[in-house]
Amino acid sequence: MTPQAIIKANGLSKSFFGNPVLQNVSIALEPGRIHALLGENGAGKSTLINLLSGALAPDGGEIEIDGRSHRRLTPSEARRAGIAVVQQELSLTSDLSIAENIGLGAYPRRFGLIDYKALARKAREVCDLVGLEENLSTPVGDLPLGRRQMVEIAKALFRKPRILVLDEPTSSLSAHEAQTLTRLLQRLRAEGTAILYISHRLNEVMRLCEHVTVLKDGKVTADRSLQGVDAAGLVRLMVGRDPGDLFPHWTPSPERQTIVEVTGFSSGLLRDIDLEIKRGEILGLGGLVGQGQEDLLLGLYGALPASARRAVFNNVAGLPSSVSRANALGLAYVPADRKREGLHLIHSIAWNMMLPDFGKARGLSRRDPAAERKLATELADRLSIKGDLTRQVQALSGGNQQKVALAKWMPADPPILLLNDPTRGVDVETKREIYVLLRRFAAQGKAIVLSSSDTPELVHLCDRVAVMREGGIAALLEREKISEEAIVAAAMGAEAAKVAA
Ligand SMILES: Nc1ncnc2c1ncn2[C@@H]1O[C@H](COP(=O)(O)OP(=O)(O)OP(=O)(O)O)[C@@H](O)[C@H]1O
Repeated sequence: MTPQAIIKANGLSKSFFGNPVLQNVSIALEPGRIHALLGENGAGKSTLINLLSGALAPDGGEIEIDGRSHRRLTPSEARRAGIAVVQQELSLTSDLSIAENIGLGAYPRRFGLIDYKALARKAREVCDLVGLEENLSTPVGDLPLGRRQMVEIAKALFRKPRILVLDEPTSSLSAHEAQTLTRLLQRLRAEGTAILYISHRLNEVMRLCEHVTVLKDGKVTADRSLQGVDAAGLVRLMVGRDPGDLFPHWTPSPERQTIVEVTGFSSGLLRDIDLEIKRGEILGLGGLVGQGQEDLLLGLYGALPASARRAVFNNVAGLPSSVSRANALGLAYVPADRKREGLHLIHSIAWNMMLPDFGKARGLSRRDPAAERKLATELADRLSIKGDLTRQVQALSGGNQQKVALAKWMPADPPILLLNDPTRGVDVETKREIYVLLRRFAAQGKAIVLSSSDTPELVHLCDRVAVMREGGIAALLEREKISEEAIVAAAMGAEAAKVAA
């Protein structure tokens, strides 16, 4: 055993329905070290942390904590040992308040009753650490995804963990929130916490982590210090070959006719904005999380009440009054929160992929199962979704679920794609494939609106970027003006934006 390790997994294995997902996996976490766990979608990362947190029992191997060996950990043993996990898919209860969620399972008590005063005080402490300024009695269901993610992190910190496991913690955070998290993790490291960090954002891993374990198809293919390894080296460790450029070469699309135009558009947080979306462009939406990006997408999609002084969609005047009307006008929407909105988890991968097609006029009775199977197989190939397409979507890894949410719109071939963080949780190789697809769509004359929490994605992929702030467009950056600095500056304030522009 590594002398300093707090926790060590030894030769863990796990199968689902006879399919080996982890084979002979070992990993050792040391205090005061940020340890990256990398691997492509479906490599087994979440399964491994489910074994470490006691959520799943291994089929073989053992877990050693402070030198004591366990065949399996129960969740309460894991908690007592000081393990806290920030899950990729949030585990919060929508109807409970921020404070209640943070304390859930560990409420401070007085005379046997929950001590709400102590709960509020302690919850405030951890919320301050993660920069959550919201009223602690706000129901978590009312918060946007990024803020819910911060509540999830605060919940883990509430337990004062010795071992903190974070499964893609920044995937729904804005650049600013991600910076807050970076500072927090550096502080926890200095205080001696052992941190296991899963991310598909390799720049982040390079910046934060000192050690890496790489999983490929459920086996450890590298376990080493990150000293002297660059981002390309990391990709090589993950995929076993030299990486190409992550972003496709940008060339302007020839077609630039306006396909959507709204004037005085208001919806949700949005107040009176003017926007034009052109065929052949990828229009990025950036800014801090929750500044109206999602409301803009949902308002355009007819999923949120909206008004406008003037609106034209695909040569038709007026706003789409419903989602089905928006679909008929050629709009498609890929949501960020795939579990709640994008997918039917208990249905098969193939069924989900065909879903937008079912609604078409030809009707259910005229479905052609053989043609659907063929199409689903083609889509799965294009997005590297491996394995049996009759499996339920809920059995897929998070990143693969995201790919299904994107793939399902491809057969419908809509001219206007509204994408809400489409590469969240997607591995680097698939990101590359999605970027190529999106640029290809633009070259074919489609209009794409891409809201993204991944600033490099906005910089390298978009023709224009609208930076949102407080329900308005703080800056509309043309291609030559798009940079990380300009986006962050516009997100933070108008004066700063002027300087950057
Ligand atoms: N409950 C389950 N039932 C069946 N198969 C499962 C289950 N949970 C996970 N799997 C399978 O195990 C494999 C590993 O999944 P896991 O979620 O651990 O991957 P991951 O490395 O975390 O991927 P991602 O980067 O996409 O989150 C996948 O093929 C997945 O389909």
